[in-house]
Amino acid sequence: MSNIKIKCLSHTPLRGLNDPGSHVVAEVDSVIAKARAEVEHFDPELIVIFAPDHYNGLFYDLMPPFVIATAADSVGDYKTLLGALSVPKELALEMARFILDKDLDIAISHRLQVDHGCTQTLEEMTGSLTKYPVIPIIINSVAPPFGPYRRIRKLGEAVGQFLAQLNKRVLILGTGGLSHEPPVPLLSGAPDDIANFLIAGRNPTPEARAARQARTIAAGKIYGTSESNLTPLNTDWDQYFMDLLVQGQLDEIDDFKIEEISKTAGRSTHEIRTWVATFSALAAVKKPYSARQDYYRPINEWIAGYGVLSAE
Ligand SMILES: O=C(O)/C=C/c1cccc(O)c1O
Ligand SMILES: [Fe+2]
Repeated sequence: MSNIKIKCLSHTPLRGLNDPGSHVVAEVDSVIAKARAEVEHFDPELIVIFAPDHYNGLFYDLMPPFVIATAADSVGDYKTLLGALSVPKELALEMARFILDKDLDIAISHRLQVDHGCTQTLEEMTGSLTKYPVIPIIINSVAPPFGPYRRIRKLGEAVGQFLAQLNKRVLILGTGGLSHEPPVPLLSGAPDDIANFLIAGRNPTPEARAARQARTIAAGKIYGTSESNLTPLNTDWDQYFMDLLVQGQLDEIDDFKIEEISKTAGRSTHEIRTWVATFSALAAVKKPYSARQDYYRPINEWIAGYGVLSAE
């Protein structure tokens, strides 16, 4: 039987680019340093990371609800590292077969580009893209329409069942969320140039990437003020959601209403789908699990309801 530990963390590409006050930066730095020390102590033999993509690797020319990578390269957006991740190809393929055998459809990429949604948390928890073997599983959380939350639970459970039989120390990471709405465009109603980007905008020019990043930084400077038309952070919603996970009430998430969450907590809140998958993977092999909330703070400068949960 494997020894499985999990961590879910918000991510934000604005870390180091539009920081809040230094005491908040120091507080988050210390939370991350502690989590990383725990990971190092655990010394995982395998990491599985459930992550979203933000129109860097996956576009509407073919948008899969779930995709497992047998090889992955970081695009190095914002301040993240560029380069290949250490993906164990055969094991990733075996996991994909196992998931398909559980009646779940998952796409397979033999050359996936991943962005800060995957790499920031991997870097924060391990200091590198390559220190440990890692299998990325991307869950569409940013490009509507989305499947229901109960499908995410089933995906997580299948992954947990697969990992349980490996007899390894396995760390599962979930990255993204909580409440937030960065200026990521929507396909519906988009002008032609934006629609073209959302459909097939892979490998943008350095100028296009810089312009995108400048737009996000500008949005961060006014987020949460009356000048911003983006849905603000929602601390009540964030705490409600984290409590459900910590208390093991995963069945209550099955019927989450997608449109309602977008309106209440922001369109990118659906990155919590990665947290749901992570906790469901653990719940499939350990009931009851033991979970704790390590941190929470709403941070407008980072466009992030910023939280950290751990469980085993
Ligand atoms: O995709 C982008 O360019 C920006 C994404 C973003 C911005 C702020 C908070 C986040 O969690 C993001 O993913
Ligand atoms: Fe994100």
